[in-house]
Amino acid sequence: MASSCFLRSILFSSLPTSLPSRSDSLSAFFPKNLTCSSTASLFESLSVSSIGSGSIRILTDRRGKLSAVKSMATKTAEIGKEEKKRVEIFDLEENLAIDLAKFTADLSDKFCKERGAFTVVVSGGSLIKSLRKLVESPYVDSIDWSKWHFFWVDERVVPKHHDDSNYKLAYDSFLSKVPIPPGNVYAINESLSAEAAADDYETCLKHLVKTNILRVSESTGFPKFDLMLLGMGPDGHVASLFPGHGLCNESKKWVTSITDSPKPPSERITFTFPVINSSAHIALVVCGSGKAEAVQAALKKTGDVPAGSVSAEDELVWFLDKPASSKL
Ligand SMILES: O=C(O)[C@H](O)[C@@H](O)[C@H](O)[C@H](O)COP(=O)(O)O
Repeated sequence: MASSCFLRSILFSSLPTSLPSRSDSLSAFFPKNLTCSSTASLFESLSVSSIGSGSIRILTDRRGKLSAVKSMATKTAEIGKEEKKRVEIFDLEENLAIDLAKFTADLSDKFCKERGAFTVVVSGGSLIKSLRKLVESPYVDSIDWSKWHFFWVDERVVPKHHDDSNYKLAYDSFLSKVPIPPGNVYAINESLSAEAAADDYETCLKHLVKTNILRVSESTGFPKFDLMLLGMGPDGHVASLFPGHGLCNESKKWVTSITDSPKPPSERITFTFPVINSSAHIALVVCGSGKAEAVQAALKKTGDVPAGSVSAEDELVWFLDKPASSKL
């Protein structure tokens, strides 16, 4: 049985000149193993291996936007494949957005060529604004949008035209600007209850597995999305998995519902941790000093926040701006 979700196409349808100085808190976090590298002499970066098996790089753009995009090739080549987690800290959110676009476009190229499809999941919130460079030149023209399949890691159960809708948020500033086929955009069926909408979305995903659009993780048996682009709340929640909530422990369902979300609106559906953590690649994008404590809790394990449980099968990258990283 094809799900209503699957069948329903979407109808709407500072110019720093020197190496960044380490703050006291950063010194404490990165004690000795700093390696300086100048990538194409356009970026100056500090590469630090200190978070578990992952690494941190602090990137400072010296010549503006173009320089930042050019230097990405070198940067990507420097990253060992065995490193599944890394943290990148950007002086400016603008540079973060540039880097995130290049990161996403590279993965799009890889998966479109390798498997003829690219399965991308987004959250709501400020993440969508950080994707703005993808809908600009050169990516808007170079990406093979026809092979994209677009999903939400969580959605509020409200009409699509409602201001609270994650679909509307993504549509207004992203989907309406790129030619992803409307049939490849998987919105929830918001006419159902939260529980039924979650079941409907899971059925939709199972159908996409059968048709080989969505892969399955060999190690977990859960769907393996090519890329998840996630935000994090100030309390450390990801998707609609909130601190201390029982849904964080869901181990069987792919998609589940919540009717008591601490962040309004209360009724939502959300991917579960087994699905999130079976992703090939995850970008966790966090900006602002209001999230510094949750970033610290997740990365330095000074507290128990859902974001600290995020992992990926191939690569997890934390994209942080400086204020968000200020407690590391
Ligand atoms: O529907 C939602 O509420 C979002 O998907 C949610 O998980 C969001 O990603 C975080 O709350 C971060 O949002 P901000 O970046 O706006 O803080």
